[in-house]
Amino acid sequence: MIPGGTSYSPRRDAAILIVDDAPASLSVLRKMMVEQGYHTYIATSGERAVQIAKRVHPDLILLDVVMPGMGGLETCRQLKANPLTQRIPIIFISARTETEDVVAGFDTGAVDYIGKPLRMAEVCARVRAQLQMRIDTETQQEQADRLRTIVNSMAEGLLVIEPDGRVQFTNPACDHYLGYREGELAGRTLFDLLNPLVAQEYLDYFARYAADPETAHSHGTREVIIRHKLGTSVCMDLTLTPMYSRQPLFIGLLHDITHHKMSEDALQRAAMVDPLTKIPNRRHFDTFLEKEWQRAMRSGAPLSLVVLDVDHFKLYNDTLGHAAGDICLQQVAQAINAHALRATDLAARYGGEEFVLLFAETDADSAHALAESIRTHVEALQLPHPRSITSAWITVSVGVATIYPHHMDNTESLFIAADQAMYEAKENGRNQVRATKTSNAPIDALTAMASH
Ligand SMILES: Nc1nc2c(ncn2[C@@H]2O[C@H](COP(=O)(O)OP(=O)(O)OP(=O)(O)O)[C@@H](O)[C@H]2O)c(=O)[nH]1
Repeated sequence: MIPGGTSYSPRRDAAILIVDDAPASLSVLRKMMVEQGYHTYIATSGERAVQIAKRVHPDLILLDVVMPGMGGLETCRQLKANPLTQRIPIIFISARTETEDVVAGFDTGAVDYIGKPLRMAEVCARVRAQLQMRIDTETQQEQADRLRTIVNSMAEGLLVIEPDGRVQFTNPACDHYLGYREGELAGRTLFDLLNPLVAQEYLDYFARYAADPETAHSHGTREVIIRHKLGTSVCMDLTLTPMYSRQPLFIGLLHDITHHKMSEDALQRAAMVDPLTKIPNRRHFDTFLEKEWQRAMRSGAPLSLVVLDVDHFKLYNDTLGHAAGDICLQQVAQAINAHALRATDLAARYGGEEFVLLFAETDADSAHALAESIRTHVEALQLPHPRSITSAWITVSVGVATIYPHHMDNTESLFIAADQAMYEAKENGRNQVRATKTSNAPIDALTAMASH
């Protein structure tokens, strides 16, 4: 939009307002303009000229300087003072051609000054030149307006950054994303917005670009954490493109990916949870075990693994149906999960009707006690198992292994030991806890324990 709210578009049949109190010169000028294909309006006084100009917005005004009443200079002043008419180019036409007359004409805002007697070809050429200039200016203005509208209404945040990392311009979306008022970010540096290491990386890139624009090209898109004005962090994609005008500048486009990030996190969390029982899955457990194993190797603390398998679960499914089996697994899972109380404990569904628990910094005795507690908890749920030969209720067989992690060993050996103990529990009548010793355990921690 042009200031004043009026927008123009280039016109072939330009409209020209001719202002002259002398009917003879008025009619000569008019005839000439009409012959050139222009549309004409005429006014015989300054006052009338102002009225017509406000109403019809001509593309050009040919204005006589000496008129009774309001003269040409005053008419020009009034037209330039009014936002509706101030952009209309005015050419003075006058027999007064002293230097001070011409200077006064230009000083009031005229674009040209033609002396009488008129040389018609010259008048036409000057009119044509002014109309062409007006069209060029309007085209540039329209392009600038269009660009401004795009920049102001785009959803992406836009920053123009100077080679020293200073922000030169931001659009409303950028201000909004980062919590700033209009213009408030201008003058701040990348160090106000980004982690210092990341900001420095950008500055290094700017320097590389300044040294050799050919090889630096585009910096591409990267995920950045930007400091919101309130101190919180906003996760965004920042696409940086160099632009060379009078000096190198960098255009940053910010795309908000907070929501995308949140769903990515949710997906990541979902990938770690067993969908049926809502407790951690095998993948989560394996990662956790690996981490705790490394930690225990450094600290020298014992690591205990408990493996649980629901007894006669095939029979349970066959008797009560798969759906009942699912509900049963959910209840058993909750009972087991209730025993993973510390940050270094983790219960998981390892597959089918098999569950595992890791107790870090837990020796064999404590692990055994915990396993026994879980076994009684499951039995106490009193989930009827009508055809079980072990118990009237759902029960679990539990194997426990404790190890002092060592770089010669791996998590596999811990699993083998716990599984072996669990199979012993099955073979010995189910619904019981068995523990097995691992080869590298210190003597005082050897835990060949059988219970129940
Ligand atoms: N309802 C249900 N059943 C499952 C699920 N995953 C595995 N199972 C069943 O669990 C049963 C496991 O049976 P088996 O491995 O033969 O062992 P079991 O019947 O529990 O007998 P023991 O382990 O010897 O006491 C199979 O029938 C599987 O179909 C599940 O997500 N839902």
